[in-house]
Amino acid sequence: MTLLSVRNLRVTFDTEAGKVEAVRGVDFSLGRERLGIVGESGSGKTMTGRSVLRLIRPPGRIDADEMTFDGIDLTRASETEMRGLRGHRMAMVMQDPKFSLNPVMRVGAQLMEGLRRRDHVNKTEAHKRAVAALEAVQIRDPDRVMDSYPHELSGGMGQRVMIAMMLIPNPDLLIADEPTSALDVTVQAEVLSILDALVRDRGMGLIFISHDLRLVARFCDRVLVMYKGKIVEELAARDLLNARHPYTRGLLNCLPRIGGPREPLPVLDRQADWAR
Ligand SMILES: Nc1ncnc2c1ncn2[C@@H]1O[C@H](COP(=O)(O)OP(=O)(O)OP(=O)(O)O)[C@@H](O)[C@H]1O
Repeated sequence: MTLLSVRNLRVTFDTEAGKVEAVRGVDFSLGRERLGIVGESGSGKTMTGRSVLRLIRPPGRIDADEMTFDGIDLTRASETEMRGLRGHRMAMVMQDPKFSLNPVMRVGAQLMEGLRRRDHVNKTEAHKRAVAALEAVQIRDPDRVMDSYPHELSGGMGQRVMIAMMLIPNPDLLIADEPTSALDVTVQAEVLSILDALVRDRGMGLIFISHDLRLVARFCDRVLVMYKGKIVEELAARDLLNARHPYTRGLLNCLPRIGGPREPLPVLDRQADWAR
């Protein structure tokens, strides 16, 4: 079943230096699956993800021939309707918990605030559900975490708290933007297995934005490869490491090889590229 359908999505920034086309006509659809978006820095991955939630601030502008989420026309939805969807039926997890958690509020209070506001439950019930959400992301000492401020948590813990917060409303669609890139490998694997279980058990659709082709090849079902604001290739994740498209091959050739020399990822020369 198609959960999200996007046709000819464009994101444009009117800057003093002229028009920057960050996303230039992107088409994709998503079911209850794990869709990876890969591509070098600046290729438009984040802007594509944020567009779905209509989270692009002026001077950025979103245009699309179609952007439908579960039958709802996102291009025509009012801001009030969008607020009703965001953080409820569609949610986004960002790379750094620092930007999503309130630094001066204890974790428990943040989790409970959303629950009480949205679901109008009493304090005891909100507390119970917040603890259950932390347990669902495999936090073993939820009471300590509830009492902590965000800065008192490790990166991995902060990431789990953020995922727990996004998952309390049981969204149908989760957009995860580099959700594990700040984490060490063990914690990364744990966070991925939590996301994986959510797609499997709750039938959620997941858009997983990442630089890490190996990770996406292992973790996702399908992958979009973006370059300069366009999708240059769409393929099954298991075929990613054997992709034939020259750009995708280029990205793959930049993967560090064990024992081999490390080559830097090529980065677009934005001035030159956008002027073209
Ligand atoms: N406020 C802005 N004004 C002008 N251009 C912008 C603005 N915000 C983003 N862009 C441009 O949009 C393009 C796409 O950015 P985006 O963040 O989607 O890339 P990305 O693929 O997610 O990169 P990264 O992996 O580094 O996060 C970039 O070239 C960027 O310069």
